[in-house]
Amino acid sequence: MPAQLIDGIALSQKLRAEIAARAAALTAQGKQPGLAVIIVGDDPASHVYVRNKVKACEDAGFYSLKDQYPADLSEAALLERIAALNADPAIHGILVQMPLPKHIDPHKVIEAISTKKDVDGYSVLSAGELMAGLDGFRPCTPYGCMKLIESTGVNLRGKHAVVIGRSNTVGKPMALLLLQANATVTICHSATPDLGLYTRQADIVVAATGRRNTLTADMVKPGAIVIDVGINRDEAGKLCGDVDFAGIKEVASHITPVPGGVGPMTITMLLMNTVEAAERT
Ligand SMILES: Nc1nc2c(c(=O)[nH]1)N[C@@H](CN(C=O)c1ccc(C(=O)N[C@@H](CCC(=O)O)C(=O)O)cc1)CN2
Repeated sequence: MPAQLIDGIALSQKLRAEIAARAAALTAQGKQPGLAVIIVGDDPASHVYVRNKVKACEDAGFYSLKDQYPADLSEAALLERIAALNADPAIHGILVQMPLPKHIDPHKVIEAISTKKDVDGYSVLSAGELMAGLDGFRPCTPYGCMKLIESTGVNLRGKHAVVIGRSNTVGKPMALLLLQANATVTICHSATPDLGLYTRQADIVVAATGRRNTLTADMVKPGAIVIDVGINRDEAGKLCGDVDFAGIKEVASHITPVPGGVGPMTITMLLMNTVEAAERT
């Protein structure tokens, strides 16, 4: 039987309705959730993501502010703007769209954001809170992946999860979240020999490599859940993920599509973190 699709658009709609209700309750108390989105430069994909974030904020009843700067903005000017937003009581979350131009150090920028407003969950303190099992902000993409897995109804306790990719923003936090949910977790990466040896033992595979066809049907245990974080283009320019969707859907029990899987959930979890930030103030 072909795998069931895990529909990130449908799940996002459901969660965004819940978030909008929380935002309305806060607004009624004079505390409308506010998100500041900063974009530097002219990367076309980043502009699309930022537009979608601002629209999602408006739809959820948030106050949103978009700061758009040319690629030659100085690092000092960006840090100064973040300091002002840290002090602005109407802003509960601050997001700096990545990637930044090469002359700006992303670590410096992320660390300049107040931990209370770090709704991307990218700072060292937020990462430490996740590591320690404390209630900080979880990075939006892995947080969204967890919600997608949760929506299948499968209990992760005792299951073996394999994460492919070890980035600070997806692979590492993903592994920690799976661990918190009592899965047994293996992290594989570009230096892992014989990737299939690990993935064939996995009940859940999360692919976050940025490379097409990282995972093929012969590398998947029948009945596994496959979550595809990738956003790539095929030879025809069509959007595709990191896994061979057509082959794997004949083997897995559940699979996320690209587009329409993890991507929309990344924005949904940003809204979730922002409403949470407003509730905490
Ligand atoms: N500060 C941040 N920068 C970046 C993040 C992030 O979480 N915080 N993540 C990515 C980009 N990203 C959000 O910013 C993002 C990527 C993709 C999608 C999405 O909805 N994708 C759609 C397809 C869109 C398309 O047609 O191109 C999908 O998968 O269905 C949302 C957000 C890097 N930077």
